[in-house]
Order: sequence, then C-alpha cells, then structure tokens
Amino acid sequence: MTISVLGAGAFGTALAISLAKETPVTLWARDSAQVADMQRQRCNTARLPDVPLPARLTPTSDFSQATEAEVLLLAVPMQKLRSVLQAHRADLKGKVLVACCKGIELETGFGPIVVISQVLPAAKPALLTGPSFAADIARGLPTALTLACSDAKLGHQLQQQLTTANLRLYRTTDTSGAELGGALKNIIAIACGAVIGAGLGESARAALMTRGYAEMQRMALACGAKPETLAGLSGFGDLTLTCSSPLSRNYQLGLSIGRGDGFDPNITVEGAATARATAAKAKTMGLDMPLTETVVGLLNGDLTIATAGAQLLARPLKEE
Ligand SMILES: NC(=O)C1=CN([C@@H]2O[C@H](COP(=O)(O)OP(=O)(O)OC[C@H]3O[C@@H](n4cnc5c(N)ncnc54)[C@H](OP(=O)(O)O)[C@@H]3O)[C@@H](O)[C@H]2O)C=CC1
Ligand SMILES: O=C(CO)COP(=O)(O)O
Repeated sequence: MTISVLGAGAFGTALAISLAKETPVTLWARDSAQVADMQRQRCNTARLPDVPLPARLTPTSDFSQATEAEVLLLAVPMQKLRSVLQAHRADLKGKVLVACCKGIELETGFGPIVVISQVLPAAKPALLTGPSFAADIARGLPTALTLACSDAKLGHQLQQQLTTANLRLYRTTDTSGAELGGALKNIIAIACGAVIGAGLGESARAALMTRGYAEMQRMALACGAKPETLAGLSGFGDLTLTCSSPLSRNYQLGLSIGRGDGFDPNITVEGAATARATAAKAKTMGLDMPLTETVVGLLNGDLTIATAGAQLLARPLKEE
C-alpha cells in the first residue's frame, strides 16, 4: 500500500514522519518554496524544526504525483477542507481519503466525512482522530488514535496499514461520534484555557471538562453517535489532553482570552469556527449547550470572563 499526506503543516508532517519510518510516504504542500526547503534541509523548518525527515519521505508540490498513492491523508484545517477537495476533484475521485482534521464546517455544520462525501461522492472517506500532539508523533513517542470508517472492511485495512510501532490505532464504524468528539473537545479546551488564564483555578477547570463532556455527549447522541465512541480516544481521550496541556493551540487561545492578551490569528485554532458552527447547530436542534454559547460570547467579545462565569453559576440547579 502506498500513502500520501496532503498538507505539510505540523500534523501532516508528523504523520508522514511516523509512517515513513516503515513505508514510503509522499508529503504534499502547496508552497513549492516550502517543498524545496524540505528537500534541501530534510526538515520542515517552519512547522517541526527539530525533527529530521526520514529517507523514505518524499516532499512534493506536484499534486498529481501525491495522488498516485492508494491512501491519501488529508491534513489541512477543517475550514479549508472543502476548497482543497474542490480544487483537486479530478485527482481525488474514487480515492480512499482519510481526514485528519478536527472540526465542523462553519457554513454548513457538517464534519469532514460529510464534506468529503458531498464533494466527492465516489471517494471512500475515513477519519483519523484522537489525542496526539504533532510534536509527540514526530518524535516517535507512544500515541493511540481512533480510525473511523463506516465501511468496516476498509476500516480494518486502514487500521492495519496506518498503525506503526509507536502509533496504535483503534477502529470504529461510528464516524459521527469520532468526528464530533474531536471537534467539540476543542471548544471546551478554549473554555478551560480561559478559566486557567483568568486564575479561576483547577477545580473550575475540572467542572468545565466534566460539564463540557456532558455537552459533547448531548450533541453527539442527538446526531446518532454511540456513547462508547465519546468515551473513547476521539472524545474523552482528546478532551483530557487538549484541556490540560499548554501545548494545545485551542487551550492557548483560551489562556490569552483569560489573561486579556492578544493572539496570533494565523495560528490554526479549530475550536473557534467550530464553536460558532456548533452553537448555530444546537439552536436549530433545540439543544442546550451553555458552555459552547459562552465560548462564542467570549470569542465575539460579547462576554467578559467575569460575566461568563457569573452567568454559568447562576443557571437553574438541576440533576447531574
Ligand atoms: N498540530 C497537532 O498537534 C494536531 C493537529 N490536528 C488537526 O490537523 C489539522 C491540521 O492542523 P495542523 O497541521 O496542526 O495545522 P497547521 O497550521 O500546522 O498546518 C495547516 C496546513 O494546511 C495547509 N493549508 C491550509 N489551507 C490550505 C489550502 N487551501 N490548500 C492547501 N493547503 C492548505 C497549510 O499550508 P500553508 O502552510 O501553505 O498555509 C499547512 O500546511 C487540524 O484540523 C488540527 O485540528 C490533529 C491532531 C494533532
Ligand atoms: O488535537 C490536538 C491534540 O489531540 C491538537 O490540539 P490543538 O489543535 O489545540 O493544538
């Protein structure tokens, strides 16, 4: 089996490095200058400066060359996924496409699997998600992820093909649960960062993580997901990592909100658009998602941390 990774950001490069230790991998980037630099330096200096590219990793800016592979990993941000698929529709037709992004499309409220199916009805979509920082995967540290594919046979094959010595994949056919877990945890990570940034304490963070998990379940189960998927790596696992580590960019955005600092808008923070998409979706579905609404209020500047905290604490008392 041959593999290409489309998108040479932090995560795409990390996955390519991990896989290329065991099999040839092509890594596509749209920027030919970046590709030339990777070929020359044998390193992605912009995104993973300290990790060398293995000999079996071939960087390219030639999309057709990359799509000669049998399995294509899509490692671009969620809000860019549709345009990338549309731009390369002919080359991607009928391919096995493994989305590696976490989020919900702002304009439609759909996750990556539906977006792939809409743009490329003949493609075979899957999702790779779960708790993992690019830097950890690139350094070969032990990591466990979820491979979700509604086609059980293909999911089984992908699980075998994409597992490496240090990257252990579990599989599920519940694509909806896997993509919602990975998308919604980023919203709660922003909230947790804000609480810590504002000095409100670890106890408040634990409360947010727990009530955030309840909120994630509320949305996911209403969309037909299985509770055990939410309890797995793609949901609870990634929630734990992202809400507790300063390496997370979603958590970092929250920290800056809590501290009242600025934040570089060029950094990929999936939770911001996903919070807005989820709040809109929850409204149409009649779901109560107070933490998501609060994060949207903070992002839009409609709420201060003090008002947000006071509003959440003043909500009607209820059963757990
Ligand atoms: N970083 C991590 O630790 C993890 C990330 N993820 C997920 O992976 C996804 C990607 O994140 P990450 O790699 O960190 O993000 P980065 O910001 O590091 O990289 C994004 C990549 O997408 C490319 N890109 C953006 N827009 C386009 C476009 N229109 N056409 C082609 N390429 C495009 C960028 O290219 P260019 O540089 O030219 O702009 C860049 O290579 C996200 O959904 C994230 O949640 C999942 C797990 C871990
Ligand atoms: O998804 C991630 C960890 O699993 C990466 O988190 P950030 O996108 O917040 O950096």
